[in-house]
Amino acid sequence: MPLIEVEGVSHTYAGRRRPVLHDITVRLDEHRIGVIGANGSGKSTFARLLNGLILPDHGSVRIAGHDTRRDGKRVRQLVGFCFTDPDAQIVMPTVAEDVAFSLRRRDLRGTALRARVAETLARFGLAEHADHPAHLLSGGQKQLLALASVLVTEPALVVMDEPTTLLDLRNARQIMTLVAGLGEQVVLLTHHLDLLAGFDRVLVFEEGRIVADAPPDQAIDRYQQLMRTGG
Ligand SMILES: Nc1ncnc2c1ncn2[C@@H]1O[C@H](COP(=O)(O)OP(=O)(O)OP(=O)(O)O)[C@@H](O)[C@H]1O
Repeated sequence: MPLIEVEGVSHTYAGRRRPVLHDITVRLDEHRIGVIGANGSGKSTFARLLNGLILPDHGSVRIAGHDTRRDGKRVRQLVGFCFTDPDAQIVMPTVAEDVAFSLRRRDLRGTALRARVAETLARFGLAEHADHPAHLLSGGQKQLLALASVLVTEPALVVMDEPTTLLDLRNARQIMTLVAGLGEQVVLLTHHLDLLAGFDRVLVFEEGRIVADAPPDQAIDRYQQLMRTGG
C-alpha cells in the first residue's frame, strides 16, 4: 500500500497573490482517507498534488517514496485519478473501447481483453451500454465509465475528486461498496458526508489548511461546526 508523504507544501496559482495551500504536512498510510471542506478550501489542489498534476511551490510530495517533482512518470503509474467531470477523462468513442484503451499497456489481447472489459462493465452496471457512444451516456453513466476506466488498471493509489456528484443514491452507494472492496489505497474528496462511513481517516480543509484530522464522526462534527459558525 503506498504511503503518501506531504511535507511543508504550499501552493499559489500563477497570477494569484494568496496561496491556496499553506504549509501542509501529512503522512497518510491508511486504506481509505476522506477529504472534506468548504468550496475553495484547497481540496482539489491537494488531490492534484498527489499525482503530480500540480507541483508544489514549496515542500515535497512523495508517493511510495517517489517524489512527484523528480519522478513524475512513476507517480502517474502508481496513482489513478478520477475527475469530477467525466468528460475530462473519457477518450474513446464507445463505452467498451474506453475501458479497453485504459488497458492498452497491459499484455492483454483478443478474448482475454474482451473478457476483462466485459467483466468491468458488468461490475459498473454498464454491460448493456458496451457498444454505445460514450457521449450519449447520461451524466451518471459517464461518471461510472470514467471510474471503470481508472479502476480497471488497478492503480496502487486511487484519488477521487468528487466522483459521485452526478450519481443517484443507489449508484453512489454501489461505487462506495466497490471502493470499499478495493485493495488499493483510496483518497476520496466529497461533499457527500455519508459516503465516509467506515473510512479510516478524514481530513478537513479550511482556507488551505488541515483543521481536523480524525476518524469520520469527529471530522464531520468539526466540519459541520465550521459550516455553522464559519470558524
Ligand atoms: N487553475 C487555477 N488557477 C487559479 N486559481 C485556481 C485554480 N484552481 C483553483 N484555484 C483557486 O484555488 C482555490 C482552491 O481551489 P480548489 O479547487 O483546490 O478548492 P476545493 O476545496 O476543491 O473546492 P470545491 O469544493 O469547490 O471543489 C480557489 O480559490 C480557486 O479559485
